[in-house]
This record gives sequence, structure tokens and C-alpha cells, in this order.
Amino acid sequence: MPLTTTLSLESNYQEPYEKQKVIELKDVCLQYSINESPVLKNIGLSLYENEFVCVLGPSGCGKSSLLNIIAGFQKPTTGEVSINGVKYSKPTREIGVVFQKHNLFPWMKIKDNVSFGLKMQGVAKKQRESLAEYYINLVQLESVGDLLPHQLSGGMQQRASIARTLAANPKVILMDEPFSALDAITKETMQQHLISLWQKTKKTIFFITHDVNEALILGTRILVMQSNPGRVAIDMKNPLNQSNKIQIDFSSKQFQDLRTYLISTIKNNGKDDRNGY
Ligand SMILES: Nc1ncnc2c1ncn2[C@@H]1O[C@H](COP(=O)(O)OP(=O)(O)OP(=O)(O)O)[C@@H](O)[C@H]1O
Repeated sequence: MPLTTTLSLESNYQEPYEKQKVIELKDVCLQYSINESPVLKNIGLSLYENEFVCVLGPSGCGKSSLLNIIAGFQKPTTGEVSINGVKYSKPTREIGVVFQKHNLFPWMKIKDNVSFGLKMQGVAKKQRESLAEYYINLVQLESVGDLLPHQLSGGMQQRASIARTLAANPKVILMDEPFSALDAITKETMQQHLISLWQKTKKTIFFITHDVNEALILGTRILVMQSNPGRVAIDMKNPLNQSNKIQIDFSSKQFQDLRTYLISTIKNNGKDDRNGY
């Protein structure tokens, strides 16, 4: 696949017609204060059903700001965001968020943490217990449902956070560096868990990471942002990850070339000085 054809300062990514557009950002700009330059400028971006979108970019380029806008936590200064064609500017149940640090309630058992959102939605006790059990099993935490968050390892806590997010049955899951605080082995296991969850649940995932390998392992699509102002510099299909296969050959030339290409583009703030890979 010639990457050079996908290079553009604006996102011109288009999915085949049979895929449903879930999230759409039109001309989104963000300026935190009138005295400061814009953090995000003219972002046009669509996220489609069952996509796993990984977002890379230099520190401070606006990745989390973009995620906060999609989550409805932050209102864009101009431009609009819609889900299934309906504009929104506040958090919606259809979008779940998983952060770098788990946000489980420390005083609640894992099963109660997982069912908390359902309780808030007024779901009957029996039904929320059975849904909590289903999602706890899905993230393979069945033996720890009665424990408190501090009794779990970091990876297990993150899995519980993911179960809590999934239990609310959102269409889209936004993840802001969810595995960056984990050790290398746990991170790898979590990546495998997440791929398997994504395959089972068919959610749209928008996943911020600083780790190029992680983006290449997980993403079906990779965005690279540039800074000052934050824009989408590269929007490409991940040629290594188009068939839901979990194993990627790290020693392959294609993997190494893509990795070098992405790293060089991030270092050069969105520009690839080697004209493709
Ligand atoms: N609430 C805020 N108020 C003012 N400025 C902010 C706020 N949040 C972020 N910024 C600024 O916006 C810019 C982009 O920050 P953001 O956290 O979105 O970038 P990022 O790409 O996620 O960074 P990193 O990779 O380091 O997490 C930075 O200059 C940051 O200081």
C-alpha cells in the first residue's frame, strides 16, 4: 500500500460505503483562552462502526483535548460533533471513556463498581447483577468480583474499568493511554485482552497512545497528529491489522518500515521527510 497517497494535512479517510459513520467532527477548533493560540484547528474526522482507531502524536499536540471533545467533556470553540447524525456537546451514554488511571470507587467491590452505571440508569437489581457478571467474565475477572479495587493488580484494575465501561453498552469507547502505567508484560496481556474484547463486542474504539508498536498491534486505522496547532497529519489504514489477526510479525520488514515511518513523522511534527516508507 503506498502510504504517500494517504498523506494529507486534513483527514480524507473514507470507509467503504457499507460501514456506518458513528462519530463525525466538522471543522472543530479549540482555543482554551483568547490570549493563547488554538490547540486544535479545523479538525474534520469521522469514526466508523467497529473501527479500532489509534491516535499518535507528539506530547502536547492536543490528543487528549480531542478525546475530551469527542467525550463531550469539552465544548469545541467552533465546529460541531455528532453521533449517528445527532449533534451533541455534553457526555452521552453512547460514549464510554477509559483513562490512564482507573477510576473505580475504592470503597466498592469490583462487581458493584461494574454495575454502578447501570444502577444510575435505573436498571433493576437482578438484571444489573447478571450484566455485571457477564462483563466481569468477559474481562476474565470472575474470581475477584467480591474484592475491592486496591486488592487487584494494576492490569486487573484496568480490566475492571473496561468492564465498567462496557457494562453501560456504549457504541464508542474512548481510551486515553489506558495501558501506559502498566509493566511491559501486563501491557502485552492487556493488548491481547482488548483485541479479543473488541472482536467480541464490535465497538468503535478511539485509543490514544505514545507507543508506536501498540498502535500497530491494535489499530485498524492510525492517526498521527501534529502540534501548533493540533491537526490530523496522517490518517491511514494499518496494513498489518486488517484481518482481526492477533499475532503480528515484529521482525517483518513491513512492520519495521511502518514503525520507522511513524516515528519519523511524529518526530518531524507530522512531516515525513523520507517521502513515504
Ligand atoms: N484545561 C486546559 N486548559 C488550558 N490549556 C490546556 C488544558 N488542557 C490542555 N491544555 C493545553 O492544550 C495543549 C494540548 O494538551 P493535550 O493534553 O490535549 O495534549 P496531548 O497531545 O494529549 O499531550 P500528551 O501526549 O502530553 O498527553 C497543551 O499545550 C496543554 O497545555
